[in-house]
Parts: sequence; C-alpha cells; structure tokens
Amino acid sequence: MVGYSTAAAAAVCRRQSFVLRCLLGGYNNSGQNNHNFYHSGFQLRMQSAVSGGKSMEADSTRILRSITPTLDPSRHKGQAGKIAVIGGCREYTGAPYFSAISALKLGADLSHVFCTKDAAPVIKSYSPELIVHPILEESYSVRDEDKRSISSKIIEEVDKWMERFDCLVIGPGLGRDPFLLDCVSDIMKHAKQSNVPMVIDGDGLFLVTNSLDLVKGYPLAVLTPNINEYKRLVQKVLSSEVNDEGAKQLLSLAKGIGVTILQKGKSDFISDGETVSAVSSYGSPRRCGGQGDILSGSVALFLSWARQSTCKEELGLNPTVLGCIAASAILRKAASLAFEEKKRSTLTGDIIECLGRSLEAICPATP
Ligand SMILES: NC(=O)C1=CN([C@@H]2O[C@H](COP(=O)(O)OP(=O)(O)OC[C@H]3O[C@@H](n4cnc5c(N)ncnc54)[C@H](OP(=O)(O)O)[C@@H]3O)[C@@H](O)[C@H]2O)[C@@H](O)CC1
Ligand SMILES: Nc1ncnc2c1ncn2[C@@H]1O[C@H](COP(=O)(O)OP(=O)(O)OP(=O)(O)O)[C@@H](O)[C@H]1O
Ligand SMILES: [Mg+2]
Repeated sequence: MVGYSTAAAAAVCRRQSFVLRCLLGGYNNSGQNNHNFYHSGFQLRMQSAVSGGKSMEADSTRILRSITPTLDPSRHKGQAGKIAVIGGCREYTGAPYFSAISALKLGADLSHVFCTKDAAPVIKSYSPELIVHPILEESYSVRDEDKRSISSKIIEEVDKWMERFDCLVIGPGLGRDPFLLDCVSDIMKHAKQSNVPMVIDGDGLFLVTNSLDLVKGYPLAVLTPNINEYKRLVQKVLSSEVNDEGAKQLLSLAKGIGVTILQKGKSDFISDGETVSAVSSYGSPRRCGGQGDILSGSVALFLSWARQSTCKEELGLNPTVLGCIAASAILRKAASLAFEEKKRSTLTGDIIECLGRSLEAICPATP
C-alpha cells in the first residue's frame, strides 16, 4: 500500500480539513459536522460568495502535502500511479505526449498512450519513457464493412489493461473523426463499468458535449474545459450563455452533469456540484498551446493519489476536486518558474521541465 502520512501529518490534515470545511460552510461554529447545516449553510454561503463571480481560494499547498505519497522503498512499480492517455492522431501528436509525460514527471510510475497507428511512431520518438499502443483508427483507413470488427478489437485491446489503470485521460489530440470517436465512446463505457476515473479534455470534451450520457452522473469523471469548451458545455447543459455569476454557474453545470469540472482561465475554478474552489496563484503570461495538456495529465495523477490518500476524508473535499486543485497549483508554479527563465520563448516543454522542481519545493522527495 501507499506510504502516506504519519500520525502527525494526519493531525495536520484534520486541522486543514476543519479550516477548509469552515470556509466551505461544512461545519457549524462548534466544529461539528452537521449535514443539514452543510447543505443549507453551503447554499447560503455560495450565494453570497459567488456573487460577482468570486469563489474560495483553495489551500493548495496543504492539499499537495497531504495527498502526495512518500517515496517508500517497500513500494513496487505501479503503486505511485498508472495513467493512460487516449489521444493522438494524424494532426496532433504533441498533446498526448504533453499529457502523458507530465504525469511521469510528477511521479507516476507508468504512463501509456493509446493513439492512432500513424501517430504512434511519432509519439514514441519523443520519449522512450511512454508506453505507446498504436490501436486507434480513423475513418479514412477503415472500410465500412470492417468497422464493426475493428472497433471490437480496439476495445478488446484497451480492456486488457483497463483495470490496471488508476485514471484515463480522454481527448488530448484525439481529433474528431466520427469512427474514432465511436470507439472512444465504447472505451469510456468500459471505463465506467470498471470504475476507472476519467479526465476529459480537448476533443474528449467535444465528444462528451454531444453525448452527455457518457459521463452523466459518473462521479469519477473530471471535465477540464478551456474558455471555448466551457461555453459549449454551458450552452448544451444549461441552455444559456456564460454569465457574470461565474462560480454559481459552474456549480449548476457540475451539478447538472453530475461530474467534477475544472474551468480553466486566468483563475482556475473547480466544482463537483457541492463546492467551488479557486486556484489563482501566479502562473505565466505566455499562452502557448499545450498547457491544458500538462494540466490533464497532472489532474489524472493527483486525483489517483488523492483517492488513495489516507487523509482524503479529513481534507473535506472530493478526491476529484483535490486532484484538480493540486494539478492547477503545480502547473501554475511550473509555468511561473519556466517564464522566469525563458520569458517570451517559454514553451510547453519548458514548463514540463519545471514540474518536478515545483512539486519538490512543496513536498521534498527526501525529508
Ligand atoms: N501541440 C499539440 O499537439 C497541441 C494540440 N492540441 C489539441 O488540439 C485540439 C483542439 O484543441 P484547441 O485547444 O486548439 O481547440 P479550442 O479550444 O476549440 O481552440 C480553438 C481556437 O479557439 C480560440 N481560443 C482558444 N482559447 C481562447 C481564449 N481564451 N479566448 C478566445 N479565443 C480562444 C482560438 O482561436 P483563434 O484565436 O485562433 O481564432 C483557438 O485557436 C485538441 O485535440 C487539443 O488537445 C492542443 O492541446 C494544443 C497543443
Ligand atoms: N489568462 C490566464 N492567465 C493565467 N493562467 C492562465 C490563463 N489562461 C489559462 N491559464 C493557465 O493555463 C492552464 C491551461 O489553460 P488553457 O485555457 O490554456 O487550456 P487549453 O486551451 O485547453 O490549452 P491547450 O493549448 O493545451 O489545449 C490553466 O489551467 C491555467 O492554469
Ligand atoms: Mg485544450
């Protein structure tokens, strides 16, 4: 099992949890966990807290310290996290690489990529660290009469691994080919049956926005929309436009779908339909493509750690929310470190190189 905190660390977690719950309206004045109070108090607090689009800044440092596992020599390969990215096609090979390598650079033991046949050699050439499965197909390479058998083979191949993964990331550089998206829908259905968490980003959000049933009511799904992807989700689910009541609308959206949503932007906002947290620490003014991909791989890893953490109950937030907060804070820290050094020439690869240092500053590998 994962080597987590000592009793002292657990006490820190409990104190932290209390503070977080108070902030989120989860505790009454005496510190007792009162369920009715939690919900009615939360609603009232949210109504005032979210007016003007404001939300609660999360204590990301404490969360990171609580959920990041210690490096224990008794642990075996795989226990620190096995992540799989479903993405990568003819057009996009960078996005799945960024996502998968970010999980590794933060401490995952194994990172897989399931991509199309022509994207695989390219992704492999970026890094020998990734395990790349060239199994997906786009319509142009498949005859109509073969589609059924090919899609069964694809799902069979992913199923061999499914239960071993701690989390899937669906969508970085996936593209929008209809046949490929049908196969990915099947993969998502199987992931749900196996209770494997899923982080949905990029073209995965295009798929999910058009087929909400794929994630509706699945509490282990995390959607990570950028400004455009968020707008499309709001239009589809709430039948309205994005308004000024930022956190309140996010809360309704997350509740409406029954998942956790990380809304990316100048500040990142995270909601599971019950709470709204914000991460607004300083990042970088560079908006080079690929930063969302770093985030998706990082969310996958941190949420896996949060689910296994012995502190998760004391922290008072859903593990999916904890994973989002941790990932957002680390990405921002890494982006700021990279920008300090590279300024205008900062690229996604530079930010990835700073991920380890950013986590090390908060959770040193050797105490
Ligand atoms: N190296 C790679 O392989 C990478 C591959 N990627 C993969 O690409 C696929 C499509 O994802 P995506 O992000 O390009 O699609 P989407 O979000 O619809 O943006 C499209 C357009 O919307 C606009 N726009 C964006 N942000 C905005 C804002 N804040 N405010 C206003 N407008 C904004 C902007 O339009 P423009 O300004 O050019 O008119 C932008 O060009 C997906 O698979 C993803 O994973 C990426 O991960 C990057 C690295
Ligand atoms: N205006 C901003 N100011 C500061 N940080 C930002 C801003 N917008 C986004 N970010 C940071 O960049 C991360 C990625 O958000 P972004 O909107 O670029 O995602 P994306 O469009 O999906 O990226 P990608 O190019 O990988 O597809 C966010 O989580 C946030 O930390
Ligand atoms: Mg994106």
